[in-house]
Amino acid sequence: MRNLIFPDYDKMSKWMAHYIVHKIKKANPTSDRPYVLGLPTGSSPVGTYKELVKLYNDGKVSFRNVITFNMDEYVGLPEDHPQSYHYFMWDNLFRHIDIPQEQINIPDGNAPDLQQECWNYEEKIKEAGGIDLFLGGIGEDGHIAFNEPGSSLSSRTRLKTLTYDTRVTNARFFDGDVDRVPKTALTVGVGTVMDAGEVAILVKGIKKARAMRMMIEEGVNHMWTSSMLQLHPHGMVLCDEEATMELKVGTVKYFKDIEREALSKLPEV
Ligand SMILES: N[C@@H]1[C@@H](O)[C@H](O)[C@@H](COP(=O)(O)O)O[C@@H]1O
Repeated sequence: MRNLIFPDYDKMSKWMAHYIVHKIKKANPTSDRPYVLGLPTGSSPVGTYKELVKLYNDGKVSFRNVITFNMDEYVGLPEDHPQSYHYFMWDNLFRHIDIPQEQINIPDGNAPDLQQECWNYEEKIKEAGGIDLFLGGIGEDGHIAFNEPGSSLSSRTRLKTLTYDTRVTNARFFDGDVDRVPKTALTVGVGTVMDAGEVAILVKGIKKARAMRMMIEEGVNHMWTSSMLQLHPHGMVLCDEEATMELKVGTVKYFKDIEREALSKLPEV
């Protein structure tokens, strides 16, 4: 697993966006051979999405032959609810770029048969040829997508009950009212994320420092589902300085040293 440590959030976001564009351009996607991206919501990827929009506006990239799959969605929130992940994605990314609407996939948390929706989602990913690059964030409890502690590390897309902790953490988006945070969500599984060709996790701020330690320095453990990244052949964690606060000094020095060159410049676009 790689760990790229940036001086601050803006630098991390810029690097991530350039990396994504670099990968899309390298793949030179066509309608027959599209590039497939897995995408997260939350505050961590907002900077990356802003930078992607900027790169698009600067004419550096087109998303015409890109297919996206979002990680998760709350159950029961209308799509036009400002806190639904549908709304978030359109607001932060999709309406600003040239991706055709039919190439955007987000689990439908209002589907009449939620189980069927999850099976269909997995099928759609397969039909698209699998996910090339899955972007993610982590929760304070180390969850990836909505794979809460104790989730099977080989899980697939399914309905999950959110922990009280996660609902309290996400209450900040619902006027601080935990009762308004949905109790369940549809989420890709840890196994779904691990099937991607590459996985890149964005981590920002001191609140994630403990989860960072569990993900990077401790063993693979279903109580910290993002630790599964250790078993991925192409896993990478991008973080700011604050997120490293609970890592050993030696770990931080090691990663800064081996990533010196990668950190010294932006991926070519
Ligand atoms: N389901 C999402 C996760 O995919 C996300 O990684 C996490 C962290 O959010 P933030 O980036 O706002 O800290 O929030 C939610 O729980």
